[in-house]
Parts: sequence; C-alpha cells; structure tokens
Amino acid sequence: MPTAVSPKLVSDKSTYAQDSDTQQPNHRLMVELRSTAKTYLNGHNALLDVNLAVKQGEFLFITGPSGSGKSTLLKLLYGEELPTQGEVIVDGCDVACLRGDRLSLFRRRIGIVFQDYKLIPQRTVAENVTVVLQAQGYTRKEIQRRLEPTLKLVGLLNKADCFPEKLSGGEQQRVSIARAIIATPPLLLADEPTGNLDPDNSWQIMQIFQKLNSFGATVIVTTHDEQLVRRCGHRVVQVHNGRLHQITE
Ligand SMILES: Nc1ncnc2c1ncn2[C@@H]1O[C@H](COP(=O)(O)OP(=O)(O)OP(=O)(O)O)[C@@H](O)[C@H]1O
Repeated sequence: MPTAVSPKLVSDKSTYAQDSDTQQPNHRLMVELRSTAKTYLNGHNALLDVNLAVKQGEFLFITGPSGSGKSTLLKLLYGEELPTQGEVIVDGCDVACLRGDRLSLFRRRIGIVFQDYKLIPQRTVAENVTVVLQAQGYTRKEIQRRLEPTLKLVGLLNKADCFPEKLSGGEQQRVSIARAIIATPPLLLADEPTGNLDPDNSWQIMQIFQKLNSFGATVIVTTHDEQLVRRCGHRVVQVHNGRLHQITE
C-alpha cells in the first residue's frame, strides 16, 4: 500500500525528502555499476566495462554522441535491459535479480522522463499525471492531495484539464515530469528530456530537475546539449563507443 504523505508534498523540500526516503546519509550510493557490459542479442556491444558510482542526492549528466550507449545505460538502471556482464545496483538492489512484483515495486521508486513525453492523447493533463497512481491503488483522496502541488511545481496548475495536443512541447514535457515525480521517487532518470525543446524550454526543464535535486532526489540526465550541461555545473560523465569517461568530478 502507498504510504501517507503530507499535503504539501513536492512543493516542500522537507516533505519530499521525508516522503521519498532521501534523508539517509548522502555518502550512500544510489547507483553503482561494477564492470558492467551490455551486448544486445544481435551481437552489438552497447556498453563495455562500465564502472560508475552515483551518490544519493547527486545530479549527474551523461553525455555522448548518438549511439554511444547512453539510453542503454539508463535502461539497465530501471531494469528494461539486463547486463550481460557485471552488476547494476540501484537503491541497494541488484537489478538483475528482480522479477515480477519485486521488479514492479522497485520501478515505483524510479521516475522516468523520455524525450518524446509518452503522454496519452485522449487523457487530460491531470489524468496523464495520475494514471499510474490509480493503477497502483492510491486512494482518490491521496491522488488529489498529490496532484495540486505536483502541477504547481512544474507550472501547470492552470492546465490540469487540457489535453496534450493543446500544449506546447515544453508543457508536454512538464506533464511527463509531473507524472514521473508525483509518487516522489528518490531517483529520477531523464533520457534526452530536452531533445525536442528550444533553449528556453530546455532551461525551464533543467530548473525543475535542479529543484527536485535540491529536495533530495538523485537525478541522472542524458543529453547532447553541452551548453545546458555547462550552465548547470553538475558532474558529467561521457559515454563514447560504449565506454564511460569521467569528465568532471
Ligand atoms: N534493442 C537493441 N538491439 C540491438 N542493438 C541496440 C538495441 N538498442 C540499442 N542498440 C544499439 O546500441 C547502441 C547504443 O544505443 P543507445 O540507444 O544506448 O545509444 P544512445 O547513446 O542513447 O543514442 P541516442 O543519443 O541516439 O539516443 C547503438 O549502436 C544502438 O543501435
């Protein structure tokens, strides 16, 4: 059963931290890849001997050219793909060992944002944001209590009843972020979240991620946008031909 949370939810730093279980000491690792490799069934080596440690509460950018393995790395973190060598430890769990209900419960602790938003066209903003909570058995009252502060955080309180086709690309991406964070996950993964957006909208999205990070969430973002990465000033790693290079500490 979902846990009860404060009505202030994500608009309040301490509440996010409390609800998302992010108040443990920040030397704890949220993500650890140990000698991890991924070879797809067609024989393509997408990742080779990757070692990466991300502390709880960190903000990390993953950059690299198209096809270098960035999405594959994120997919390993949420169990969409399994490593062919090495280990993937996320939030204390060896992802490769999770199956069925345990994998589903594990994924509830990860918010995921994609480049192409993945909104349901026939559903309103509010419905898109809450659909997962409904499926997870949250009460109507609890869903309502989470919805307003979440929409407020992404600046969409006045668009709750709109359908996605009436929204700009930046607004649609903010809906997808609201959907990813409404359950206050301690880990947020974003795969090229600004790939379809102009610089102003991209910056707005980054500011939302930075705010969530300041609330205690661990945030990992893949991007091609070097300018955005420099502007944010967080740690950067680069994937090149499946190998990981540390760019900044
Ligand atoms: N399911 C799959 N089967 C076979 N090969 C795959 C599969 N998914 C990805 N690849 C290959 O693995 C490599 C890494 O792909 P990945 O999507 O991780 O790269 P990326 O860095 O995220 O690229 P982009 O920036 O264009 O999204 C690519 O060469 C890709 O063609």
